[in-house]
Amino acid sequence: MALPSGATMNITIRLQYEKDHVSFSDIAAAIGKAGGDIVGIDVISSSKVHTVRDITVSALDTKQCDLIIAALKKIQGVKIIHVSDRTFWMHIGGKIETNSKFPIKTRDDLSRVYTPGVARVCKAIAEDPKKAYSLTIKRNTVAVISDGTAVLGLGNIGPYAAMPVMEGKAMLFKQFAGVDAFPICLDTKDTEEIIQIVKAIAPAFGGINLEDISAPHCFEIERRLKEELDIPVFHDDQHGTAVVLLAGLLNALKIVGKKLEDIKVVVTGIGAAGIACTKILLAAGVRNIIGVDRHGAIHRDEKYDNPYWQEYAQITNPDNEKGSLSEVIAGADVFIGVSAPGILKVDDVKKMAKDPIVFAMANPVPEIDPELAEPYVRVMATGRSDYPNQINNVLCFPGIFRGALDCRAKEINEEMKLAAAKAIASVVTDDELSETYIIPSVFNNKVVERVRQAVIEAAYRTGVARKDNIPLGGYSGEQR
Ligand SMILES: NC(=O)C1=CN([C@@H]2O[C@H](COP(=O)(O)OP(=O)(O)OC[C@H]3O[C@@H](n4cnc5c(N)ncnc54)[C@H](O)[C@@H]3O)[C@@H](O)[C@H]2O)C=CC1
Ligand SMILES: CC(=O)C(=O)O
Ligand SMILES: [Mg+2]
Repeated sequence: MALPSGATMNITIRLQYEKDHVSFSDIAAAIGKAGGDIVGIDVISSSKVHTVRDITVSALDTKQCDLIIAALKKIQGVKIIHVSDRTFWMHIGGKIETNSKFPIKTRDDLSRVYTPGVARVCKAIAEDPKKAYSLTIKRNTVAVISDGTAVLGLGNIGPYAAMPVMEGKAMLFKQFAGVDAFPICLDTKDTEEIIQIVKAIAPAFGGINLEDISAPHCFEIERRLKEELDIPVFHDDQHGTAVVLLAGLLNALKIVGKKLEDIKVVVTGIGAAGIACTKILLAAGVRNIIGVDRHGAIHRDEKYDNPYWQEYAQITNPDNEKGSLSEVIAGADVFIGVSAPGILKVDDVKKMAKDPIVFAMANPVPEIDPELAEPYVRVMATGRSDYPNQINNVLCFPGIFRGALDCRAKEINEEMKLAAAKAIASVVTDDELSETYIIPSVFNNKVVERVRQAVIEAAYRTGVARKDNIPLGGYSGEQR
């Protein structure tokens, strides 16, 4: 399979050079030698003596960027004016804002959107709280809630540092499914406090998307909120990930001609995502799954302090295999990584069964570098947008919430998740299916609509939809 270079950063270097002493080819050669790729050049100004250019360079990481800058500084007659990182540039002042649906141009407008007119609307809702769905933002708004304890694979980096991810999730909700989402990062890690805060803010929202809350406290938070709130509560890292993983696996198995019930699966990282991925695979028919965390395989002869691992040992690992990842990976058909960077070695992949499927989904750095794994795997996927086969919960959460909000589901249940997984898988037709195309792109506009439809059907079938009439029509990208 062909893979792109894996470059992850673009920087723009504004530099001035003396025309008599330096040629652009000297600059290009220095950048190339330091491992950078020039992807854009703008001439900013030019005089008889100097020229100033913005050179946009793609590089693997910050270390390589430093090497490129150092190489340019060494050329006599070149002056670096400044270097900007386009990713940071996009984050200045945050990534989202609030917009009003109407301008307030006159006193009359003011008296209707605000006092005194608004009071009549408030009273109508006070008399019938269900009217919050028709007269407030509730029906189209989701809270994206994190405590910053498991942000991507960066770990417990706290609520301030979690905000850029939550703002990003809010953008994805809006762009892909027209759902208005608010990022809310809580400065507490206390399970009970988080539950009480989320319950207290719930009136404004039609759904709660929990994000990047670490295991095991994420399980209790989700369980209690599901019990105590009447709107869908969905921990994206558990269920969004599990749904997309199942979609990818259903299609990958078609390529290798294997069945769910016959495969051996090794999952690393038995936290939020790992436990949910395991459970959806068991529900879909997989029989042999072995979970591996930092201390090795989870098995029945060990007594775990973590009650979720205690339960995990009972429902997985039918042959009670013990040992490290390198040991239990032998003969596995599928590797699923939701753990930490670089923990799967090429030698481990070589021990897998014929036609290995490797889903290295840790973000931002996968369990194995796809370029290292490439020669030894049949199907490779990561959670990243810069490689083929992106298995990322962004394929699920916009559509699943779109469907749940549209039929006013009181919860997102197992049937709705399985329906979403099959809907995502179905977007890739048998003609299109290949080793590098097992899962549709996030930008494929069929994804959200298929997921929405499937979720709505499953919600009515299982009696959790609260709208009397099935919402007709499709999601067209228009704001609701
Ligand atoms: N591609 C996708 O859509 C998604 C990817 N992820 C990624 O999965 C990873 C885990 O996320 P969560 O489950 O939310 O976190 P979590 O904190 O709930 O669980 C992480 C688990 O991985 C284990 N772990 C850490 N280092 C390990 C190692 N060297 N070997 C084996 N296990 C190890 C931890 O002990 C913990 O049990 C992160 O990298 C995250 O970015 C998570 C959700 C979605
Ligand atoms: C994709 C995602 O939600 C994560 O890596 O945490
Ligand atoms: Mg996440």
